[in-house]
This record gives sequence, C-alpha cells and structure tokens, in this order.
Amino acid sequence: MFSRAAIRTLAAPSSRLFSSSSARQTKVAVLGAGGGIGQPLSLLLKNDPLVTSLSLYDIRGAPGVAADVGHVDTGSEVQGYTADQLDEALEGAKVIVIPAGVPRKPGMTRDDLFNTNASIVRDLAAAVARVAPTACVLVISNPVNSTVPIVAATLEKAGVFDPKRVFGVTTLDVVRAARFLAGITDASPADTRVTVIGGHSGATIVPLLSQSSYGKTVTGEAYEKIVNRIQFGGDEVVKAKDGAGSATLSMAYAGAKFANAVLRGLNGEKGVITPTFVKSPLFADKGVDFFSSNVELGPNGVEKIHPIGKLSAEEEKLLEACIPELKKNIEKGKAFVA
Ligand SMILES: NC(=O)C1=CN([C@@H]2O[C@H](COP(=O)(O)OP(=O)(O)OC[C@H]3O[C@@H](n4cnc5c(N)ncnc54)[C@H](O)[C@@H]3O)[C@@H](O)[C@H]2O)C=CC1
Ligand SMILES: O=C([O-])CC(=O)C(=O)O
Repeated sequence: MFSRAAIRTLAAPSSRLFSSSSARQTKVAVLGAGGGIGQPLSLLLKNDPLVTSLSLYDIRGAPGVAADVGHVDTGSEVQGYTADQLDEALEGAKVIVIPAGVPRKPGMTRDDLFNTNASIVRDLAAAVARVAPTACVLVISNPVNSTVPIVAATLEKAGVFDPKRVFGVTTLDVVRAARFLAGITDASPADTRVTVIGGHSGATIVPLLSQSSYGKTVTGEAYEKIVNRIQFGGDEVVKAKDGAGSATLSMAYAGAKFANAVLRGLNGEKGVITPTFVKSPLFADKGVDFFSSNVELGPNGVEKIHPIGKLSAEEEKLLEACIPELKKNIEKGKAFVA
C-alpha cells in the first residue's frame, strides 16, 4: 500500500533526517552503552542523521537501552548486544565510541581509574583490531591521557594501528570552555569557542583563551579563575554528584558532537576542525607523542593536525606544566600494553 520511502517519511516527519549523506551506510557502535554516558549518548546518536545503524554493547543492560532508544522515530536501526556478543556488535562498524569503564568518586583523580579501566579499554581495543580494524575509535573512558595510548598500542600490537583513526574525546573541555567564557562575558557560547590543547586532566588541559576574541579580554583574577574552572570542571561535577559518578549528560552531548564531526569528515565534508587527542608530532621531540590540538577531520579520519599557534605568556606557562604530566600519563598507558 505504501512504498518503503513513504513509510519512512511517515515514521519520521523531519526530512532533514533523510538527507543524502544519511543514505551512506554508517554503522556506529557504542561500547559501554548501558552506562551513565552510554545511555544519553546512544539517544543523541539515534538523533544523528549521519548514523544509519546503531550498535549498543555493554556487559550489562545494552539490549534494554537498545529496545528503548530504538522506538525513537528517526531513520537508524538499533541493535543491543550482551556481554558475549562483542564481535557481533563491532561487525561492520565504521565509528566506535568507547565510554566503558568506571567513573570517579570525590577525592579521586582520573589516574586513579587506571587500574580498572586500562584492561577494559585494552580488551575492547583487541576486539576492534580483530573485527573492525579500519574503524575510527573514539575513546571517552578515563584516564584519556593513558587510555588512548593503550588503544593505539593494542592496535599496533595487532598490526592494524592507523594514527588517523584513534581519537581521545576532549570535546567536553571545549564545550565547558565555551560555556564558562559565555557566562562571564555575556556573549553567546556560539561566539565564545575556545581551542583547548594538551590532554584531558587537570594541568594537562590548556585552554587558549588568547586566541578567542572574547577570551583575550579576560585578564587578572578572572583569567586565573576561568582557566582553573576549565581545567577542573570535571571535579565540579564529581563533587556535586557526591559519589554518584562524574559528568554523564554534558559528556554524552560532547561525545555526540564529536562523533558527528568525525562522521561529517568521513562523509567528505570540508573544514571540519575540532580539538582532539591524537597521535601527534607537535611535541614528539619532548617525548609527548599524543596531544590534543585542532585537527581537521576527513574521509580517512585525521586529515591534518594544526599547529597550536601563538600563545600568551600565561599559556606558555600552562603548556610547560602540561608536558611533563602528559608524558607520564602516556608512558604509563604504553607500558601497560608493552
Ligand atoms: N573523556 C571525557 O571527557 C569523560 C570521560 N568520562 C569517563 O567515561 C567513563 C564512563 O563513565 P560513566 O558512563 O559515567 O560510567 P558508568 O559506570 O555509568 O558506565 C560505564 C559502563 O561501562 C560498562 N562496562 C564496564 N566494563 C565494560 C566492558 N568490558 N565492556 C563494555 N562495557 C563495559 C558498565 O557496565 C557501565 O554500563 C569513565 O571512565 C569516566 O571517567 C566521563 C566524563 C567525561
Ligand atoms: O571528571 C571526570 O572524572 C570525568 C571527566 O573526565 C570530566 O568530566 O571531564
């Protein structure tokens, strides 16, 4: 009675959801889909027109999340997978987002999560190497400064590491910086975008406020305060949640935003540029071979790593403090796999 196209239109009234780029077969897998980040992230990805198929995996709860999210009237298909179905979940995935692992409690650093999360991420990466070796891997699990080198080293060990396709998701730092700067300048967050470089924990987070027209107007005590807030925004949420975990909703938003940027790049869109933590030559001479900076995304993942540009004297100091800590975190990750 109805053509397939007509039924799809009835099911999802917004024509934007069926733009030509959404016709590309893009399967996205979420590993850790049952968690605090995984659930809202899956919902947001269900709303992304560039996702045609959503594969939700967790050691517990993913089929329930999939059944729930799967009723949302957008075009993508959703499938949930149980603990013993990791390979099926990864089959054919072009983008794999990993929020699997434990979150912080008050008093903990991200590095305190290493002992639990390192092996979770390593084992998931080994499965990626086996089943979806050419997928883009987006690592959310903390400590990102170490889990990204763990994923890279695991893929390398399996002979399938492509530095263009492994990303640490540092988007939440960028989202926070824009929001906090908007808060103190009365500008719209759309106008207060700040490039954040380095890594994703405390002193390794280096916001380049001097490169933003609003950011460079912030000086003195207000500058010290906003830098501290961007570097320790995660602690603010951990403290407020009082033992119930860390940022989940803002992280899901940031994760979906970054996944969309990767998908737009894969689809051939030009000029998709955002900070992300990748294998990088920028500070390799200082023993830091993973670094977050503005990266142009393209059909193969990382298209171009942009230089960090001109820094203020304060930012030079922040970078100086970042490098040795980041080096330690990266080496810890590599040593775990070696
Ligand atoms: N990159 C970033 O900016 C941010 C990173 N995070 C990190 O994200 C991670 C997840 O945080 P939440 O979702 O709040 O934690 P959560 O505990 O609510 O969820 C984690 C999920 O991972 C699952 N899981 C554990 N082992 C697994 C495995 N081997 N395979 C598949 N799934 C597995 C758990 O069953 C659980 O559903 C934490 O490490 C947290 O520190 C959190 C916020 C921001
Ligand atoms: O603070 C945490 O543990 C979670 C996180 O990475 C963030 O919110 O930036």
